[in-house]
Amino acid sequence: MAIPDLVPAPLLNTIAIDPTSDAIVIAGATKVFKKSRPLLSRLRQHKGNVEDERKRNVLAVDHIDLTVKRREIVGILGANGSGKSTLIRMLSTLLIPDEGSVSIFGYDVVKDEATVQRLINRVSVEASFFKKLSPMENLLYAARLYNMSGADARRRIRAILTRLGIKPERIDAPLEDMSRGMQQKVAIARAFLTSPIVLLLDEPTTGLDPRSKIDVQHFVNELRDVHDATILITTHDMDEADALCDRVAIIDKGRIVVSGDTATLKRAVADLRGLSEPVSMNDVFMHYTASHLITEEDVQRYGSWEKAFEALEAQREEEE
Ligand SMILES: Nc1ncnc2c1ncn2[C@@H]1O[C@H](COP(=O)(O)OP(=O)(O)OP(=O)(O)O)[C@@H](O)[C@H]1O
Repeated sequence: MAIPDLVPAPLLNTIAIDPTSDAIVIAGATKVFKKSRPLLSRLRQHKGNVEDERKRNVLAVDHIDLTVKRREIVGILGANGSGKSTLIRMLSTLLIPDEGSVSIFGYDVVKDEATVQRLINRVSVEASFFKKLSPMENLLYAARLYNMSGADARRRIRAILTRLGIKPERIDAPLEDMSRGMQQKVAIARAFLTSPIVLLLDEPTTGLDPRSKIDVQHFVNELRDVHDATILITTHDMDEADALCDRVAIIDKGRIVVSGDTATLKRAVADLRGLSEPVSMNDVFMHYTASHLITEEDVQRYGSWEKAFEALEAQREEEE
């Protein structure tokens, strides 16, 4: 079921958009964080130790270049801590790049921050709500912030929530009584309320059951097909990336290690391994994020390549 009456709010009317220009252009974007120091080491602070300072720097996003065309659905894939959320937060004006530039339909996220904020919306796993209020009340509150008229907003909110598989009786019940997955759907509905031309989805289906995942995936497809949205999505679910994305970029330690459409990547890794059938997206992911680090010895030691990969990931997390 399409949502014809959701064709957008007047928010965008005043912003000049060249429909032929690229939706997202990331050029050499870099973000460095400083690790906070444990209290004891702060007390023992000794001045001027450059090596210590260098070690405290985390290169979360390292000179990333990526262009997303209008109406594309692009997936950003990477292990925990690889820099996906940092990249999304730079796109959504929440973080300023230390180097390079990021623009949305030609508007720079730093210089044209307010315009970019009207063009995009972001959904993340830590969406905040008034938990005692219902999904309808939470979304009406958001609609008011966006200057939407009450009756119109009500109609649109009900249509979006229903489209995402939220039962009518749930729409007016307190949000705190809903599962985390359902709350995630409400967060997606809220992000679409402004009819953003670019939607940034940071792990939108993490923790959702398979049916809810499919609801969200169908909705994302519809946003592109019916509403011309451009979508950048991060996910740990390789099947989802395969099913949903026109193109993926795999990042490792803040750098894009490979990008392309999933069919080409699956074929390329199969060729590299001398296999006649394409491999899975999981294999592609593991190949580009860890294959160079896993030796024959590791495979022997852990019993399989996948187990060796899991051990490596655990070790990486511990080091962080
Ligand atoms: N505010 C911050 N201060 C210091 N370091 C940070 C901050 N935010 C992120 N980092 C570090 O930057 C790196 C990239 O983090 P980021 O959250 O972007 O990764 P991610 O790929 O989104 O991970 P996940 O899949 O776990 O969400 C990590 O090493 C993380 O610890």
